[in-house]
Amino acid sequence: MSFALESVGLTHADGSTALADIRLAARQGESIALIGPSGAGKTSLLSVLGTAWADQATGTQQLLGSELRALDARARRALRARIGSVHQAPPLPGRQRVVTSVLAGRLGQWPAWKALASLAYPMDSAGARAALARVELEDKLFARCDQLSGGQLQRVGIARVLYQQPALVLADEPVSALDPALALATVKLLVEDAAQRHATLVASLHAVDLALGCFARIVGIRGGRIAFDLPATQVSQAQLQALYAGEDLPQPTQAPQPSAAVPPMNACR
Ligand SMILES: Nc1ncnc2c1ncn2[C@@H]1O[C@H](COP(=O)(O)OP(=O)(O)OP(=O)(O)O)[C@@H](O)[C@H]1O
Repeated sequence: MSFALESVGLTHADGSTALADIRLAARQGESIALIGPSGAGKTSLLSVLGTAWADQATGTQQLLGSELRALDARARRALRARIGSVHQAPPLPGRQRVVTSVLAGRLGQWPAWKALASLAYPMDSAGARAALARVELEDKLFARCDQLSGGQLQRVGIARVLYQQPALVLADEPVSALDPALALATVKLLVEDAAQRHATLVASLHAVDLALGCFARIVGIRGGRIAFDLPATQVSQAQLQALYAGEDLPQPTQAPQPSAAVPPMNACR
């Protein structure tokens, strides 16, 4: 088992409920897409899986073999080093070199002396270059982060998690700043990398066609609750309409299909 959430709820300090009664489990090596309208709770769920709300969330959270609440601070840090996050807008310091940002993926795995030394002088430029090559950014190895476009920054964040090689990858809208072709190639890269390493991948996506085309399992979230949890092949148009009720269904990222409502199931394969 990679993770298991049981009766998980999350209420913020202002009293708003982000998650309620979440029951979700994944085997190690599964790839799951989270879909749902804006404000549904996708980021909150990814944050809970990333241990961000360890003390505020209710219910039980088993992550990579540990009951989160039973872990002391040191054990939580060790657990976090095995979890990799890809952010919609990666929090990379503007003055930092891309190489340093990518190598930061392993800071939690390295001894303190190596992590500190790497901040001053990159300890594994070749490794960072190889990870950047996978997102076609190897020429940006020594660029400063504030010299990159939003889409390039997003791909640096992905290179960082590819370099980290965590057991659990949590990707929050990882391709929102990329053009359709690059978005498809990048989601495919994340899915294939996770499959090859037998890592678990959970990605939130606004692009329903990418979710259905690239992920075997789809979890629909609405109002902080799981609306459905199904193999991609079983998600119906009616379920998608209900999930996004009151909103326009996200438009396909591919060229329009003859019946554009449900995208091709093999977009990624
Ligand atoms: N730090 C916070 N304080 C108070 N409320 C919050 C906080 N973070 C999220 N929320 C609320 O929790 C709910 C779920 O937000 P969340 O960001 O998880 O949704 P989402 O599905 O990721 O949305 P989007 O697709 O727009 O990114 C929303 O109603 C949001 O306003």
